[in-house]
Amino acid sequence: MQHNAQLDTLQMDALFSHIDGVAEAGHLRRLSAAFARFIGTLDEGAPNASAVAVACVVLSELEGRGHSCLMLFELASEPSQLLGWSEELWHGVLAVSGPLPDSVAGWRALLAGAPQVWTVGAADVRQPLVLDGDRLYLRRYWRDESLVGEKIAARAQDLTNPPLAQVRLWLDILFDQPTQDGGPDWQKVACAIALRGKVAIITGGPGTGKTYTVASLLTLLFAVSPQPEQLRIALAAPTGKAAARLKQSIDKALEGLAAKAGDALPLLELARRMGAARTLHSLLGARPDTRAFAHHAGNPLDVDVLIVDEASMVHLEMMASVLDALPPTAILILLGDKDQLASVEAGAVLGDLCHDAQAGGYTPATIAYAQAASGVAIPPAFAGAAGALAQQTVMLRHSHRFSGPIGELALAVNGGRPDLAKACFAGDSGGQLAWSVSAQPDEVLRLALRGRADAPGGYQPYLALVNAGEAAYAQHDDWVRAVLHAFESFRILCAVREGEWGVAGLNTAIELRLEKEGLIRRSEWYVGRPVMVTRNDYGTGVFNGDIGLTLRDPARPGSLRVYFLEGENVRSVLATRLRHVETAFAMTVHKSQGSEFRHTVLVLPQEGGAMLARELVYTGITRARDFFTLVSPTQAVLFDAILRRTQRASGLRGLIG
Ligand SMILES: Nc1ncnc2c1ncn2[C@@H]1O[C@H](COP(=O)(O)OP(=O)(O)OP(=O)(O)O)[C@@H](O)[C@H]1O
Repeated sequence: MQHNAQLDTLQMDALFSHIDGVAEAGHLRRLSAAFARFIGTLDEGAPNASAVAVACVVLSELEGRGHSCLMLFELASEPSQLLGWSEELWHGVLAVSGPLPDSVAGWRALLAGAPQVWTVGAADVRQPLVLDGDRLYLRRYWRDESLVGEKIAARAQDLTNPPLAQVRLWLDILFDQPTQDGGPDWQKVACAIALRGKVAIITGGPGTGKTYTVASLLTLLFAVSPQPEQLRIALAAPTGKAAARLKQSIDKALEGLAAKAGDALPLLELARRMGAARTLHSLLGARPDTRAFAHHAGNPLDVDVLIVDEASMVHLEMMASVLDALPPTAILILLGDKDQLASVEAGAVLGDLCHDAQAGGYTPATIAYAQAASGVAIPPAFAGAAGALAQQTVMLRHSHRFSGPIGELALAVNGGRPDLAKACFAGDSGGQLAWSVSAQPDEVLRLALRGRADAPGGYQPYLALVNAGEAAYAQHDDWVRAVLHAFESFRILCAVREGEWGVAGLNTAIELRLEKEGLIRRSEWYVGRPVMVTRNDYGTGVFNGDIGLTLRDPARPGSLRVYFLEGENVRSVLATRLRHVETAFAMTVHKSQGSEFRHTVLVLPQEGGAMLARELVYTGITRARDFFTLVSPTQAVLFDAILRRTQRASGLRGLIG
């Protein structure tokens, strides 16, 4: 026994050193290697310790890439592709770990016997790993996923009986025009469906009217509520920028709807009580130095209706926190584009919740309710027997903003059709689309300066405004607003961070080119420097993803301030107080979510890799309002990306049925 234990210890030491080496070579996060070592220390010398260590490495690595769990079949079928590893690299680990189970049943039996693993249903002694069916989790993610699944499922089943005649009357007033595409008015259906439950999901591509629908829903809620002035409505989004956009679009839509509602409803007065849209962090009461929020099940939010926009960006942990803090009586409305990139952090919550949205799958009861409440006949093609949440989910299918070439390109990419995408570029004669197929990085620099001949853009226009100064403007803030708007009309988006085609390389190259043109004078902080905040900072009130511009401080000659636009309000912070920022001429597609630019340039890198997938290209394209330019070193990199889908492992679909 003694001898065996020593041998085991030697083998584990060799395995952990090998794993450290893999991490040092950049194939693994150091955190994953350290995590496996930590789990190993919890039960040194146990049989199968090396297999548990390998499972931990893979699990931690996948969670770092957005998966909420590890499917055992992936482990059984060699996860080198999933990890983006070569087979040699994986076999190198196997050579030190010794043989691993080659079946799901084998892995399940092995993990169920490991002291660090709690098998759901067995006695729980707070082990750090959880085995739920054929999925292995870190306990935190399992807890979050279970909470989201259970709470959403319970909400989806909690239906009420709204006053049908009144609802129908109001919906006919609010939606008094036939749909532009002649199809069913899904916006009207969405309002009716949302009114009957404690959760509703309204998904759809850009400009399909998600915000307009929710403004109509609010009007309907005020109209049918016995005490509309007492309704507590909260608007929220994952980022400050998305929150500001939500409030702006809702206010704009409500103005139009107020005319329709007429004197029967003091809509604008009621809507004024809603207050500003907030970030989810601020709504939940984030506090510095702790992950815990002020609001939770024990201290729930004081709301009757919570509207969350850009829900595709909400990660699992945040969704769990929102659901935990939301009283069961409140209505939750999630708005978002299910086809967009999921959050950087673990989970693809909206995508999981919306998995039936395209097909509909509406039961006879839902179809009958929609007909009675909204007068809309849901076509038989959308009938089915999907689960309770699908009955509370509506996909908007007609874009009010994107009917031209950009919309067609987005559809082609979303549909996984490289041939159609190519044809979109070739067929657009109006200059809305352009594709520099075999580009050199210099092409990006030309675009960064002045856009293209047939599409305005580039950073020259805003820098010209900066350099001309504020003399032509009545107020300093008017000038700042004009500069910020000019900057916000153009952006370069990258798929990757590193390398010549990535954010870091391009930001430096663009700065050098702008300096050569005499538009900026580089130093750490310089006039005209655009920055993106990379960490929430409660002290200065700036949040991860906020974008600002550096300008002279009118009150203190010689010092610089960074100006941020919040709706139409300008806010500024002394540049030297901002610690976590990076230059933002080029930014990642991930960070651009929730924003739109008149002209968007998407730069694809030489090497695609697993993360360069359809969702990323789709998200990049749909950030463009009027002009979209694609820059890629080869044609193949776009085609490969369109054909690759991001699949994130999770058990959420199983929980919501
Ligand atoms: N039923 C409608 N009647 C009139 N205008 C509409 C209707 N639906 C949408 N619109 C208009 O179409 C435009 C896009 O709508 P909206 O902003 O609500 O879309 P969205 O899906 O929220 O877009 P985003 O992807 O930017 O969040 C807006 O100008 C809105 O006023």
